[in-house]
Amino acid sequence: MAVQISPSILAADFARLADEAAAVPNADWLHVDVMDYHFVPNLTLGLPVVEALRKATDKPLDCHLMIADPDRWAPRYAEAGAGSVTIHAEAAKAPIRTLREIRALGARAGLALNPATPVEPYEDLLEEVDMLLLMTVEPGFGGQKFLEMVLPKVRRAREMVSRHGGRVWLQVDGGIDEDTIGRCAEAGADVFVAGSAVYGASDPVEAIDKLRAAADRAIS
Ligand SMILES: O=C(CO)[C@H](O)[C@H](O)COP(=O)(O)O
Ligand SMILES: [Co+2]
Repeated sequence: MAVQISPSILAADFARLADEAAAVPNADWLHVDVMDYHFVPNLTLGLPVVEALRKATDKPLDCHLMIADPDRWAPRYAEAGAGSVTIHAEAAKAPIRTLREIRALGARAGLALNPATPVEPYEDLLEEVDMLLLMTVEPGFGGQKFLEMVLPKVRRAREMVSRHGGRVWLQVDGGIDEDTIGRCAEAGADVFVAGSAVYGASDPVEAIDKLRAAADRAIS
């Protein structure tokens, strides 16, 4: 599958979200980090902001829910118009039901794993998901250093996904820049979240082009 770039608005100016969404016309998605002070020690934004963003941009929203009760809230993000809703395996108590509800509401269903969570126990869930998100930092904050230790897991996840027909997208999130993106692409990731590397750059459009080119180079 072609490389996809999903800039994280966590690194954008929250007072100018509509402008910040418009600043990345060459992005495939807009990554929206929802944090609730419980699953992670940080608070960002929730449903009202996603609803407002939905009206402010045509870019599909890739909602990453770092919240304690995704079973309750994930379907609401799909109803709010998110194109993709990702729940954390560590937080979901009924992941199969929740993933099915997300899909039934017309969104892509994602399952996220923290860096220390092994991927193998989730092989049986692959039928229920459209995207696996492997965190390459501990969730909660932007601007952290990429965790190299996750790369072997990305490789194992790619093998797992391939065994199941290769339909499931493999996303990495955290510390993705022009250097780390190539290693992740080579290991098998195909959807790349980048916050600081895009919104911290003086030219976000150029930053996305460079990230995409670096990923393409790694797999060509
Ligand atoms: O989910 C996240 C943090 O929990 C963010 O999406 C991620 O950290 C992106 O920011 P950066 O590219 O600056 O690391
Ligand atoms: Co994220």
